[in-house]
Amino acid sequence: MLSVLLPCWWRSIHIDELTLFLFILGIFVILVALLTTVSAARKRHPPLPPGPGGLPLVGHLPFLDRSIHTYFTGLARTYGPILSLRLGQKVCVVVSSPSFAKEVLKDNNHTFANHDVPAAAKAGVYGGISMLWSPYGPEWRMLRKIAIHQLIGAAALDSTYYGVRRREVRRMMGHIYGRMGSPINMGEHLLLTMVNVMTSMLWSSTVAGEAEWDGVGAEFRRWMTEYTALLGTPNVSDLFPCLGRFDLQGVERRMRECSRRFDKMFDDIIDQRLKLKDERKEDTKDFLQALLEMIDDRAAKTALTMSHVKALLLDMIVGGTDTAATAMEYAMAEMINRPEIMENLRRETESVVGKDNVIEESHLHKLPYLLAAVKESLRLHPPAPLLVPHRPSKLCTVGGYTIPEGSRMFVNVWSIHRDPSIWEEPLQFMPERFVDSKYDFGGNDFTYLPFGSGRRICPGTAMAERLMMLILASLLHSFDWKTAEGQNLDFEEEPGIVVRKKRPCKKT
Ligand code: HEM
Repeated sequence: MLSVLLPCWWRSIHIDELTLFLFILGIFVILVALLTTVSAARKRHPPLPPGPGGLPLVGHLPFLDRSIHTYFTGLARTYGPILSLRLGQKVCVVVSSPSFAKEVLKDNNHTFANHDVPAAAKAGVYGGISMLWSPYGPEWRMLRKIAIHQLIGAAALDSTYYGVRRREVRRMMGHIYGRMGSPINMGEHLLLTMVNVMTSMLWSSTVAGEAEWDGVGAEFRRWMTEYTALLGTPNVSDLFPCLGRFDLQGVERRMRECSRRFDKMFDDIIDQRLKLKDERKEDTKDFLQALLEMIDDRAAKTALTMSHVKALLLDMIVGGTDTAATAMEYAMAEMINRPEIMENLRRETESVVGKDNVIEESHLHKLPYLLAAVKESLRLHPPAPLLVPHRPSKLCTVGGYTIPEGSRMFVNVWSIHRDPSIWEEPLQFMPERFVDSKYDFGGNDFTYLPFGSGRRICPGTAMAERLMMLILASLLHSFDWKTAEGQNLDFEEEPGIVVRKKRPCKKT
């Protein structure tokens, strides 16, 4: 019967019907097994998120724009709020909606608790052990706990370093006062003030005394700018790990040189401190002193080493100065472009502080409109628009798509902050939207995340809020501001790990 159904060439081969039946059954079983395996594999591993194709070998790399966060925002319009693209050998995933941001930073918090460490960061002298780049684990927890308890947490800020902040902000005001009527570069003043506040809190001295404001400070700023620029440089070594050892762009070499300068500076400061150790008076306490005592104190049970100490100093300088200075420069530019908002802010500070008095930290909680303006500016201009990219520690799924282990996860906060389905007139600077609002800097609402969310949320939010409020309130209270050219300021961005204003604010 079966042989009737077969072609005649087959029938000419003499095989009995049972063998033929078994043969066909065998093939059928193999096919079913294959199909089941493939569909099970599909079920186990759903596809990657949708995204633009790419060229062999280089993927989407040749099409990428320098301003990555705006480019990703454009791609999301085509491919949706979760998309993937291959850059060289690296799979990158971009999420740009609150619900996917929540899936990454909250629901899969543990899997995404590591940052994706660029080759430039590994090349720096403390690359592997700084808080920013350490993998999630006991060492990272120790560094974060020490920084928050001793330096940048709200309690540490309340109880210490108040005089330092006050002194450095007044110094900046005095310097601006001396230049009244002539244009000043606002960004430089803000950055140097942040650096001076930070270094005073860290090791009780500033990088620039009054006479050296433009000299030493400028050099230190150059190192810092170079350091962060190298961290943000797209690097062949990251995208083609197989080429990593050749350091084709020289990024790692330049990073080693740059971080050696910091290392030498830290060594000098620590040597000096150790020499003075016996002579030091009890009340001269700063972060460095607290760290050195922890190394000495065997009972403290911390595994803190001298390299950790230097890595923490660098974390605080790199994480805490450029970001806050950039945020304030944008806030000032937005306010100057909107004289009616500037006037409301000035009136608020005057009503709380009085015309001839000086702003103190105790006034800050009575300035809700200024806080709303700071929040609004951070909405429009988050200094880290893609956060610091995270890296899943294992294969996982987000939004029903596979996210491979070791891929680079970008959370496009810039795009979420400008989404018209979330924010009314999203491109307008309107502090009112934050007055009496539910939004804070805690990363609990995934529509507003300037400091990130979850385990790796910025540990410096309390310090950033306090200093930005203090500095901006002082600037608004003491001076009338307008642009040097009498025109509106532009907001063009200079891409990098911290997105700065391309053209500095020059104001009179
Ligand atoms: C306006 C000011 C600031 C903004 C917008 C900002 C933003 C951020 C963001 C988005 C992250 C990454 C979060 C993530 O990966 O999900 C971060 C991490 C970090 N920030 Fe800030 N930051 C600011 C100020 C500061 C200050 C003042 C300090 C310290 C003095 C600081 C120290 C750090 C450190 C050490 C990390 C790494 C934390 C970790 O990996 O565990 N930041 N910041």
